Amino acid sequence: MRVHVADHPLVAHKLSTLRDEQTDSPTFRRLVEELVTLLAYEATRDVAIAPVEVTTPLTTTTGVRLASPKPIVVPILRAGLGMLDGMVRLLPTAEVGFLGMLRDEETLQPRTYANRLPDDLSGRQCFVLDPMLATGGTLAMAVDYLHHKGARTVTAICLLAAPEGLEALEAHTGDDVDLTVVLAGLDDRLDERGFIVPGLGDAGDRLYGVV
Ligand SMILES: O=P(O)(O)OC[C@H]1O[C@H](OP(=O)(O)OP(=O)(O)O)[C@H](O)[C@@H]1O
Ligand SMILES: O=c1cc[nH]c(=O)[nH]1
Ligand SMILES: [Mg+2]
Repeated sequence: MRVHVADHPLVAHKLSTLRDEQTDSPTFRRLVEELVTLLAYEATRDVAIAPVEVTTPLTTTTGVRLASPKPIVVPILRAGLGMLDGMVRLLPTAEVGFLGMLRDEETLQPRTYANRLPDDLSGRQCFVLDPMLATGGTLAMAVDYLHHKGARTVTAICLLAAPEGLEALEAHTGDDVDLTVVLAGLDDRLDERGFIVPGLGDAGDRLYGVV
């Protein structure tokens, strides 16, 4: 598993505002979208391309286009939905699948309430979106769903992760999945409720205004 933490002043600036408890939901949603677009640039560095002939007003030249099969983007509801628009702005032709998952507040175990993925993901590059990688349980289960459908290359785009969650995810992931995690920031630890510290609180609540 590879972990890439974005090293860019704009990412750091936007992430700091996102963490601020005074940031309201509309601003929070806009910042999440902007951050995802910046992270997506890094996360798609190895996206598969194919040559294509282009006729300019002057001549014909060789360019590139996204190769087939097209990548698939999978937001993990609820909070991951706030990242979808920012991602498809960069990859407008990607297919979109959905996973709805909720972590039990007591046991910290994830439960899946929606699963809408294509049947065959072999040969597809999968981009999973979820702002928070805490214990890693949710992302590990999501990667398992993709793997069981044939995916071998998975990139997770998260805003924040805890070291404990990255460790658990790496231990869980077998060698036959090429997993990359792209982050805006790597935080210090988890607290006793499984929240990322310093973190930004409950991403789903802050995105969708449930208090
Ligand atoms: O790494 P983990 O310990 O599994 O926790 C991370 C998960 O928790 C949050 O979702 P939550 O369960 O709160 O659902 P929500 O998006 O509906 O708020 C977050 O968006 C991740 O999906
Ligand atoms: O810090 C955390 C951990 C899990 N889910 C969140 O939304 N925030
Ligand atoms: Mg939540």
